[in-house]
Amino acid sequence: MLTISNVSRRFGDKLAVSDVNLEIPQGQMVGIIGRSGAGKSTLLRMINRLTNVSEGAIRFDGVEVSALRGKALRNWQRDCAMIFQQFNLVPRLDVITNVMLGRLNHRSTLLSLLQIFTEAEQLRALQALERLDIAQTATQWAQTLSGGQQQRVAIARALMQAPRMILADEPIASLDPRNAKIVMDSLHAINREQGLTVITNLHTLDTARAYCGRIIGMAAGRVVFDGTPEQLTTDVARQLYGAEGLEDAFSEAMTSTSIEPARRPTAKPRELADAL
Ligand SMILES: Nc1ncnc2c1ncn2[C@@H]1O[C@H](COP(=O)(O)OP(=O)(O)OP(=O)(O)O)[C@@H](O)[C@H]1O
Repeated sequence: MLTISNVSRRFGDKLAVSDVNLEIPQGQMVGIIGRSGAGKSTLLRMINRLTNVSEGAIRFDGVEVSALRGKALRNWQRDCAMIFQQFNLVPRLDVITNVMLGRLNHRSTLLSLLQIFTEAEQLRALQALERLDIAQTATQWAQTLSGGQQQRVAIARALMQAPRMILADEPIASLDPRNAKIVMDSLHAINREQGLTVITNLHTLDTARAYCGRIIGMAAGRVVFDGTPEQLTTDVARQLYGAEGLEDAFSEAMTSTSIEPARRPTAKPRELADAL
């Protein structure tokens, strides 16, 4: 269980995240939505400690991860693997080495510096690539892959960490709809089959509705919605995106990341937008 208690984060005078309280049981697939600047990235980055909390506490299975230091902190960052919009691969390294770099926190610094990996690690990396259906790219430089393939390599690298949760910060924001669907399908399958908690920031509401059993809506640093896709009414969407932003949030044509839902939402996005 991940527990976020009264967490705030300030940057100077700016309150980026304000008094957030959440409990996320292991195995949930959670989508965090909201306008640009709502505080979504800052919240994710506090969970994996790329950013520290200003107030409050984040606990995982009772351990206060927001207070960890040194090796314990590195172990936590291994346990909650993070995926970014821009993939963050090493462009002139082959794909399989990029994936094996996910083992960094499991091994000695010297072996890592020399990039010496055991046969077991190589096999594990290949299995992770196979799981993402890109084993055929193993010997290519990462920079030669398409964006969608690179994001799948990043997910494979995250899996190499043997994490307990995956945090994804706008993982499909740079992808075309087809690749966005492949990446979201992959995250969904990992969540379902391995029971890993997945918490992902998403730009569009329709993607969150299609893939996430739980949706958290943020506005001006606060959590203003926490519920199922079915509970996310037009009123809530208007509160999150504003009347003028609502069309973009729902529209399949307006953004490159909007993708066909894997299952039908209870009300069609266009019908909700028309109801305004
Ligand atoms: N390192 C920082 N220094 C100063 N201000 C920051 C910093 N990081 C975030 N902020 C501010 O905090 C607020 C929340 O930003 P955050 O990136 O968390 O929002 P977001 O919902 O993820 O937006 P986006 O979808 O654009 O990434 C914004 O006003 C942003 O300018």
